Amino acid sequence: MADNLSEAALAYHRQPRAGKLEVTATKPLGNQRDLALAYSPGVAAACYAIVDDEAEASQVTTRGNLVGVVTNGTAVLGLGSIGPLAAKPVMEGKAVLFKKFAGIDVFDIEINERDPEKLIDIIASLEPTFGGINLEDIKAPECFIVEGALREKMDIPVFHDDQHGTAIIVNAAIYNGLRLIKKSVEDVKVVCSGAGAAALACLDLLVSQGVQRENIWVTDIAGVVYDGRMDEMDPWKEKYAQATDKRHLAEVIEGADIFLGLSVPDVLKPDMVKQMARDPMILALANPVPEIMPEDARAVRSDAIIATGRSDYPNQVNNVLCFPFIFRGALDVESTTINEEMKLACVRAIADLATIESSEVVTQAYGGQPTSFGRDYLIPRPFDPRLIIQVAPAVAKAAMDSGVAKRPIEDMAVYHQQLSEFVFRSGLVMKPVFERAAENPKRVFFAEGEAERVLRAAQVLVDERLARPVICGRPKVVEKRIRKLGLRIREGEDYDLINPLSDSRYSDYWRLYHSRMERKGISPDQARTIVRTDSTVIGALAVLRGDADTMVCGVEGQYKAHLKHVNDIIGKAPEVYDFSALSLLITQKGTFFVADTYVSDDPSAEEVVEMTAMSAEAVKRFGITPKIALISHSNFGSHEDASAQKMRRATQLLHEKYPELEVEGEMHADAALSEDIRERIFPNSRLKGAANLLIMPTIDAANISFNLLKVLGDALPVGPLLIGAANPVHIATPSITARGVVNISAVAVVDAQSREASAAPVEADRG
Ligand SMILES: NC(=O)C1=CN([C@@H]2O[C@H](COP(=O)(O)OP(=O)(O)OC[C@H]3O[C@@H](n4cnc5c(N)ncnc54)[C@H](OP(=O)(O)O)[C@@H]3O)[C@@H](O)[C@H]2O)C=CC1
Ligand SMILES: CC(=O)C(=O)O
Ligand SMILES: [Mg+2]
Repeated sequence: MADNLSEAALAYHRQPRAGKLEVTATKPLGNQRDLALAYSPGVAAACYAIVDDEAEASQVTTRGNLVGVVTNGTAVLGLGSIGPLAAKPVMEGKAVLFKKFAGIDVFDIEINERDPEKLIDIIASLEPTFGGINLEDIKAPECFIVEGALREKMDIPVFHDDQHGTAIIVNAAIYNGLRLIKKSVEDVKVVCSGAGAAALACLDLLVSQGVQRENIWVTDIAGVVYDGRMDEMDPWKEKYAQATDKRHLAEVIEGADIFLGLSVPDVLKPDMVKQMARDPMILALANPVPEIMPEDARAVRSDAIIATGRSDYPNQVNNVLCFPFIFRGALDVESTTINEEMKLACVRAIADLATIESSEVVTQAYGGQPTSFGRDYLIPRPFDPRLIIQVAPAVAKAAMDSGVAKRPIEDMAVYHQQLSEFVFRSGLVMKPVFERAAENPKRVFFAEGEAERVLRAAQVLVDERLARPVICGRPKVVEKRIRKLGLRIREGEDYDLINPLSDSRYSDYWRLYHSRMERKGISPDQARTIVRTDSTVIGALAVLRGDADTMVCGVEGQYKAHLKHVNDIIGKAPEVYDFSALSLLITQKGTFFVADTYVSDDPSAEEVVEMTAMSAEAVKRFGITPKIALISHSNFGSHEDASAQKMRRATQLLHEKYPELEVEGEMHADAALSEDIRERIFPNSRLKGAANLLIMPTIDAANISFNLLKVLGDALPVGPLLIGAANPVHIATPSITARGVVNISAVAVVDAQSREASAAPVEADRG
């Protein structure tokens, strides 16, 4: 490991506090009553519920989502038998991965015990604590004895990650690799370095997938595993003994199609790689230093497909791709075990995922390098958010079909949705919007159609049938980027293209633009130039003419520059005084809308009223009942300055004009969000519970609080949504992600649907 990486890793573990984990409470414990519920005397009710019915344990405790990561430290990564205490950073690491990738809680348990029988007793006695046991870094052959006995004894999944997690991901990689190089699994010769936990489990699963046992050659610390060998033998490696007089890896490697390394660094030499068959697959998986470094293998064989267990090379074949998701599926059906059917379902789901194009999140996490199925992208990357969505349901279904699920999932579509929500927290709030959009998809014009985020979003919109993208961009550039990103959308079939440099409608467009702008100092020549060069202008004209139903722009450029074009061409809806921008924040504590984050610097009381009423309508489109607070530095009349009076008067006007709205003000932000705080000061509030629509007195207040909440609350933003335009258009901001573009586009589609009747297109030849 490079010294600077070692130093960085130590600093990471030491600061700002020791280790990588903490336990957090999921319920409030703020007062005497909470204490009485959480602990004595109330907790007795939860205890008795379990006494009456043990199944209640997964309902009243964390057990159903709690996995024990258990080790005795005898085979820690490739570091060897460094003992249970030194193994703790790895186990805490596994815990973090379980949580991050699958939302599973973990207690890491490091046990100072090497005797398999004693280890079995200790681990078996932990059954009341856990919903599942992940055995980790226990050396062979003891691990086979320990896992076998625990699977018999325990009524919860017991899974030795180094065996089966590794076997699953290795099998997925080999399956995809053979597909690429067109070799048949029955014919391949496999040479394996290592005859331990990981290696033997991988080989067993490969045999069950069609690799011929006589085509497998195993080597370990004592050389080739052969019939009659006495040194370092055990019944598990005995299965792979060959009748041969060859004794060393160098003697058996010739003609190998696959090298599988699950042993120690540097055992595979370049001279050995030279002797392998055409398109050799080299899986050098020892951690952290592989059996051969990829550059050394590549130097002698340019046709090699190379994988390691590391994250700093392509093709990371590591059990992190498996264990979070196989446990997610198993826990969610309360499976009593993890059986062969579940493992094979996992192999297939992981392998198939690599053949679908990668998501933006994955590309971002891996330095912006796009990944599409091929020699350097055999299997998905660990940060691929689709892993949980695809793998966990496949595992859960296999558990149900094979009869080991105690609590089968009733509605797979709902389960799928829950997993999506875990990944994209926007899912919950966006769900009704997506459903409505899919009922009647509309044509969404994308002004920045060449942007990668827009193209990725277009793929999702097409896949989920939410919209028909109208992409503004140069055809060759758009086509090239679609190919580079590995997307599947096709012009004409899935999306329409408007080429700003050459479109048969150009003359109609610039004339229409000129007709809108001739009294604002724009000459015909200027109109021609602007319509050729400004894609937001083209989009606004397309929406006006009915060539698109709605537009999303602003992925690049300044908000107000886009807004100016929207105002010039589309204009405000009848009787609307001004535009406003409504931003949505999805936080761990709920969904909050904030206005006006981008348009009016200091709206008057009348403008605040208008903005509030229109924002309330927009909130309803999410299936959410607006609960509105007018925010101020003044709390129910505590200040008399102009800003306080403005918000007070706006509240009064809202009560008069919109008595049906649940709105109250002017108040502090904490009073808006907490009924307790509000009640103490103003018990007769028309607003009950927490507000979800926060109307701010100025753009500064709105924009600053929105961005503070976004970062401090680790919140997911959606929007901003443009309120008050005559036709449905929305202006994003440059920080938007591809997922954000999908979200704002779905809102735009629903917006277009609801305005369909009133949005009469202007005649094309007007002007
Ligand atoms: N990428 C991934 O996802 C994973 C990678 N691994 C890696 O695989 C390796 C083995 O892990 P695991 O199976 O759990 O550990 P084990 O201790 O169970 O197995 C280690 C194996 O390596 C063999 N070995 C030791 N020295 C040599 C040598 N010089 N030449 C050939 N073989 C040798 C041992 O031989 P003997 O049997 O004679 O003692 C043993 O068979 C580690 O480097 C680990 O990091 C493991 C799990 C997952
Ligand atoms: C990845 C892993 O589990 C190991 O190397 O042991
Ligand atoms: Mg391990």
